[in-house]
Amino acid sequence: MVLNPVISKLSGKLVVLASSSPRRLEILRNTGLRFEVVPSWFKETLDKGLFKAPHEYAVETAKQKALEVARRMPIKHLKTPDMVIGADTIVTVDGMILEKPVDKHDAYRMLSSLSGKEHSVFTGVAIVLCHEKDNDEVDYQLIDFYEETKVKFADLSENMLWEYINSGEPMDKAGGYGIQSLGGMLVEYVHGDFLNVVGFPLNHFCKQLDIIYNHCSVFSPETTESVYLSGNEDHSTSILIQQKDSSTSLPIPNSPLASSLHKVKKSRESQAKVNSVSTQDDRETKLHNSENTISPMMRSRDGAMHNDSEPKKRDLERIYELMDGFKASKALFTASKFCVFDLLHNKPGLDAEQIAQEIKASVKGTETLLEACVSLGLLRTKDTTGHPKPVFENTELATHFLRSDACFSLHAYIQHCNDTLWPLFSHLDSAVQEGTSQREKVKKCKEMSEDSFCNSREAKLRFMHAMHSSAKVAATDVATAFDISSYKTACDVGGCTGAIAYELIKVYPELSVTVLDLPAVVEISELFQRQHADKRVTFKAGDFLKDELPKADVYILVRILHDLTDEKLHILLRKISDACTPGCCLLLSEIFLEENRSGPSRGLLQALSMSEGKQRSAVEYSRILKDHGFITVQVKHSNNFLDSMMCVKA
Ligand SMILES: C[S@@+](CC[C@H](N)C(=O)[O-])C[C@H]1O[C@@H](n2cnc3c(N)ncnc32)[C@H](O)[C@@H]1O
Repeated sequence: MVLNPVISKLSGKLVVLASSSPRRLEILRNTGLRFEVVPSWFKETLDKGLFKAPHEYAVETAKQKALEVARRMPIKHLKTPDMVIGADTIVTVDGMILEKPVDKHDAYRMLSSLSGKEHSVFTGVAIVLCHEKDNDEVDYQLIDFYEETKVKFADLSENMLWEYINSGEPMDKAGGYGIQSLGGMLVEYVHGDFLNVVGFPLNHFCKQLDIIYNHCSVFSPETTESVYLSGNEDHSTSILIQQKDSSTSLPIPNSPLASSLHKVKKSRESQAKVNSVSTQDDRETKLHNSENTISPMMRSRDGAMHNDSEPKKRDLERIYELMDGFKASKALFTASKFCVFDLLHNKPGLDAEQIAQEIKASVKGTETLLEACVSLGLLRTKDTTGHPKPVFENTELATHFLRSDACFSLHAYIQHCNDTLWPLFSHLDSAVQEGTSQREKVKKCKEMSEDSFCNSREAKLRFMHAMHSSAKVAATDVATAFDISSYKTACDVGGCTGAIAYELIKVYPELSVTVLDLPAVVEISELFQRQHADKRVTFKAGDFLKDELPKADVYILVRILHDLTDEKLHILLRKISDACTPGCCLLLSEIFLEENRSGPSRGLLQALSMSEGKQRSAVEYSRILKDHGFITVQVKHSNNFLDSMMCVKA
């Protein structure tokens, strides 16, 4: 079985899907692969005439999409992914490439050209592996391939064609149909990988991962200077390698890579030779000449070729990024506060004036905000022929995380950032001077300006919404970080709305969880339970520093310890330790700092607004827990919202 060993190799790595297609997302999610979705900003405007074969166009587009995200993330998201996956699906018939229809007439043109005929569906896939070097440079390695599936359509009557077009399904799909839904009715047969027609050749992708992680030792920054791979006519992969120390190539037995070893030998000799190899092959010439192509050279974080004599541009850009960080945050907060993402979800394709009217704001201000959101990848302008002004719609990012009713909505947490953290950060200079939290100062200002703001029930509810939304996003990672299936009872200490508890019982059906929190929180938590209502989760009101803890086999502490003073932390751990019998488990989730406290900045920036506690590394937590009789069994860095540690009572 190829899949599982490969998927487990990717656990703990930051895998990014550079595609906004919900179908690709679902195909990959079904494999159990954990990944982030960062839609590419690459505009699909390559000149199709430049490509000898249609699949080359799909592969090149996939490559550009993946590279754009791989380069953008270290700068815009301040994190370097381990792997970026790009894909592009096209349909070809009678020598024509069909992408997504722009309107109903375009859909009609496409679908009638497919009627009664066999056509090919090509998906080009690019996998970019990113290796962060000590000196902040990022080294990229690229693998690409494509898959072809033949599909035959039945003869389609005009009636049927228009009925299908009017269903709206064709509009965001290559070739104007979706085989997995209504469009399946148009299809007589499929020869080849069905998922390839849906949008992602999963089987080929897994085989490629298997080659990378299980058979190909060249994919390691330690052994290679750089690897360059590209698709061959036979859907296989060709490889150009620059090795660091060795002059011998690495044959990969029984793999399609072996077929192109001559290229390895040519390219191994020197970087200059790599370029000369590329000039011997039209397609590779195109790739190497392309501005966006990765050649076996070092690129810096901004994607520019590294040149030691030019450090200033790179440094300046980084400084500008940092200076603009707060502007980007505030643009997100404001758009979120005005519910722009909800509005555009319900009414996609409004122009700035219409949006301004809906959110009751000025046209000028709204327009400026919308444009800023487009530049940040939160919104995009929609291509509408005939509309005099640009119209806006949500990107996938906004659809998945910014709508207030999305399953993984961060809307409430973003409001918490705006209403609670932002004012604290505006007092950061005093906080640094005085070495104390500015919470009381901020509270007083708010009390004076907004009577209701500090109304305790309202404020608590807002805080709980914020915790709930961010916990839901992290819950799967926390619940699946380790296998705790052998335990039957758990206590989520400071478990707030029960978001983690409900995820735990989903993953471990035999488990029952008691959520312990302060009485005021438990009282309100009912509001959050309606959607779940499961007897396996119960709530208990109490103070974890004073009251007896509920008996359990597993104690869970998610985002609790970092907020406590040393004294309170030891009181709580002592109570948990006393409640535990040998073999009981403690599951701790926090942002773990690196041991030298140089990152991650998410943890260190959070510390700037913390009142009593402190951020720690996994080793520090491990030492503290050891003093309370717990042995650390495993630590998992999730690259996500929270890291986790599993300890067992000795
Ligand atoms: C930062 S929130 C974390 C909530 C939840 N664990 C999560 O990650 O979503 C801290 C939680 O601990 C609860 N808490 C704080 N002090 C407490 C105490 N002394 N006894 C019980 N719960 C407490 C708060 O009410 C809040 O729900």
